[in-house]
Amino acid sequence: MDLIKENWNLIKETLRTEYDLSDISYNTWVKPLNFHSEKDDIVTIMIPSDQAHALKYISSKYKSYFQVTISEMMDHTYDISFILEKDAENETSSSKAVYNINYINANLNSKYRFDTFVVGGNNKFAHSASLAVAESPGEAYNPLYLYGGAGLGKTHLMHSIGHFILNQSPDMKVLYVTSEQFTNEVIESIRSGNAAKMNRLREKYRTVDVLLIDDVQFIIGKESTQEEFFHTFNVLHSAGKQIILSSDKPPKEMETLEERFRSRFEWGLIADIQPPDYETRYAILKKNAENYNKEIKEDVFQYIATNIKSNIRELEGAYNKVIAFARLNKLDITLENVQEALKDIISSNATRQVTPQLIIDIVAEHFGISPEDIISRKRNSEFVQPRQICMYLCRQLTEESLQSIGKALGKKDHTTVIHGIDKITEDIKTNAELKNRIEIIRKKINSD
Ligand SMILES: Nc1ncnc2c1ncn2[C@@H]1O[C@H](COP(=O)(O)OP(=O)(O)OP(=O)(O)O)[C@@H](O)[C@H]1O
Repeated sequence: MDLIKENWNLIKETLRTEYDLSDISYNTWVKPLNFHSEKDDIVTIMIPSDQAHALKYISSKYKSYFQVTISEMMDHTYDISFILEKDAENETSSSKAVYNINYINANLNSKYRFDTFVVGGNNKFAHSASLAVAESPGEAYNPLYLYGGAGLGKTHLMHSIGHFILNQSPDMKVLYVTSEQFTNEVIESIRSGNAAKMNRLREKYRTVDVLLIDDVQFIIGKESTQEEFFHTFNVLHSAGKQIILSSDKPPKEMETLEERFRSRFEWGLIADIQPPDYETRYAILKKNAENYNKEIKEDVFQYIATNIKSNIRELEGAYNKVIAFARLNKLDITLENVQEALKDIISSNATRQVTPQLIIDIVAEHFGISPEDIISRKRNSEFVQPRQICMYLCRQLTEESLQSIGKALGKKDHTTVIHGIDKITEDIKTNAELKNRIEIIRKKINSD
């Protein structure tokens, strides 16, 4: 431990060189981080309290960089966790600190909790099964397999389970991953040919108390990834650890699913989520509007709930569009204005065309950024690639001209669009992770 502490600045400098960080990234994110402690091969790094807002970003972006750099420099495998300076100072209340570390490592979205989930006829069973699992992990149903169409609340329920468990038992190790993350980590470990890296990956997944894997259908059929998943599943299940999976279909309808997976998925409980009925759609809109400080008339809720039927993501998208439209044009939210604001969405909803807007929304959600960031002029790397992926997918999945793709992406010139498309076309030839990511986004776009 002393060695890590003594060499802390050197570790950060080495990381900077190894990962070729720009001055701005290094000075903003990495330089202010301090060593906190090392225990049981977990190195805890302190994030200054004034960067609390960036805690999630730092821990997701830099965790693996620190893990690799420290492990290589110290010739020993370490895991990494982050803690806010102010929590570290209060460490006498150490359960809070443990909670913090476990909470950060769990990879949960704080918006998705049971108390923000509207229960209706379409999701009642899945909701109560999720709550039962959250109350008694490893005991009630194992695995819990949630399935349903796109944007119906599977991810929301999975995160809710994770929050609930951590609130009840702060020392539990919970881990939520998308199958994309899981696949990319496996690809990366195999590609590196580094046995220590593969061991770290196994340790990461096989030592948790609760593993949540979202959209498991994207793992099935990918040979090495599904093999790794199979063994992870077996190790966890036989140790009585809770596994929660989500998918777009029940196991029996997944054509390429091998019998060994099918039987395992059916060991526990399978719960479906159906498209929301009118009352649920209406209740979700009402819940969204709780934080809005102006009056929204009943006929507006009724109009949106009547016309956007299949998918809650789209329902929320429509609501957000209405709010943005009203703010931008300084208008009241009247039925007439809402009809104007939603005219593209509602007329295309009937035929469910793939539009640039749909692509932008799904890519934005996938990267955890806003559609506004995608169409903005910001050149930060976390926006540039998603923007180029949108250009690439618009070209592939729609009939739009380069000009109109540029227009949908915030009035970009057609040469910028060509550059974006070429960049992605070239990069996927050599970057297996990017290829996998685009394949998953493409399936999400076409999933209804
Ligand atoms: N019952 C609900 N109450 C409140 N919000 C909901 C509900 N169901 C879904 N949502 C919201 O709808 C959006 C889409 O839900 P979510 O991401 O969980 O869908 P999903 O089924 O995981 O979709 P996908 O398979 O495409 O990933 C989220 O913002 C979520 O909070």
